[in-house]
Amino acid sequence: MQLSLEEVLTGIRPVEQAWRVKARKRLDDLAIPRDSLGCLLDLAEQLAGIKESMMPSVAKKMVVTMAGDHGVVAEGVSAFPQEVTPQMVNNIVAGGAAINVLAEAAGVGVTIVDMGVAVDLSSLVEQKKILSYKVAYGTQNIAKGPAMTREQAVQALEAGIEVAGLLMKSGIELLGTGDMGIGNTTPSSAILAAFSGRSPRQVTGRGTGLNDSALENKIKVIEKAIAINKPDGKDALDVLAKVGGFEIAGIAGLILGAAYYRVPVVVDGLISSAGALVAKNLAPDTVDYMIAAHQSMEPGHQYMLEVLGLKPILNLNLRLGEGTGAALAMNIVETASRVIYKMLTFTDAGVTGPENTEGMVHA
Ligand SMILES: Cc1cc2ncn([C@H]3O[C@H](COP(=O)(O)O)[C@@H](O)[C@H]3O)c2cc1C
Ligand SMILES: O=C(O)c1cccnc1
Repeated sequence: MQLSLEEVLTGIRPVEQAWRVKARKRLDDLAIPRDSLGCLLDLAEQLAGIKESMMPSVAKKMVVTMAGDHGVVAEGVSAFPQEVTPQMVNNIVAGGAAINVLAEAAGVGVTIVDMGVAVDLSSLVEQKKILSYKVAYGTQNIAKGPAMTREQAVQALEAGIEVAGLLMKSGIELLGTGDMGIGNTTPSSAILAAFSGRSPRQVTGRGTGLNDSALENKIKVIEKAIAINKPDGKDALDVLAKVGGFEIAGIAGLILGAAYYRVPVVVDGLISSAGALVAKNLAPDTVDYMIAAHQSMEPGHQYMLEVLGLKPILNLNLRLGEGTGAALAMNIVETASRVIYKMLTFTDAGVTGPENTEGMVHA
């Protein structure tokens, strides 16, 4: 039975502070100088809080790569043509894309979802190579009007929620987000501009590698999209429907589902973080369940992480998407879970505790 968006939004709870405190107490007792495992300890505390367990296993890991097309590519906002979206879906199905290679090395599965690719992918669905929640054959051109209807936005969010539910029921303990959709850095920057009030110029980057004049055009297109559609930054569904994308909505839904089912979710780069912004604006407590994989090279991404209040795990000059950053960061997240349930405390290990630390202020 499919959950409605409303049910999920009312069902999302913040992570219990009491569990965080309990976890931190154990982490502070580990046989290491206080805080010397840095951010791994913060991650371990977050995982224990989310799972309400001192043994928060995240060994079963899955990146979900959501695919969709964008009417706005007609405005020349990408360095690549729209046909690359289905070509790359096929490449991921064949195992030859960056996400396949990075995920395999990290012991992470890859699930591909057609949220709105502009061509028929039913043969891949029949072969069970991808899931399909296709809302339409690409969004409308946001430089001319809304990307989708409000109903389509809800449909795409509920699809993402359903994917999270399916994976949770199949035993997945850690979710990662990913995207494939030529032109999708444009709606991602537009979403950030709509929520943050920052100008399109501040939050727009070169995506797949635009030159200076094409970047200038992309900024103008986003300015036009905002001026024509007037997305209301206080109404997340309005922003998503007017300047969003189907795969971005799917990612937002996946994050809502992760929070609802209490599964931690590793958020990839610019496009995934646009989905995360939508999720946060629909249900602020979702941020408790998010882990930022990395700092993307796209200039808007740092503002997104600021708005989300998240600190990226990695900074590897990535600007690809697909879920590549999420796959890379998942090993570190899994390592953090092992720190809390496998390491011994001073007492358990028979190691003498600290001296000369009284009054020391820990981070
Ligand atoms: C071959 C290829 C593989 C990709 N894998 C991810 N992206 C990334 O680039 C696209 C967004 O950039 P823009 O907005 O400039 O089009 C998305 O498909 C994103 O997933 C790719 C792009 C290309 C060309
Ligand atoms: O940060 C990302 O996810 C990104 C940046 C550029 C192009 N595609 C994806």
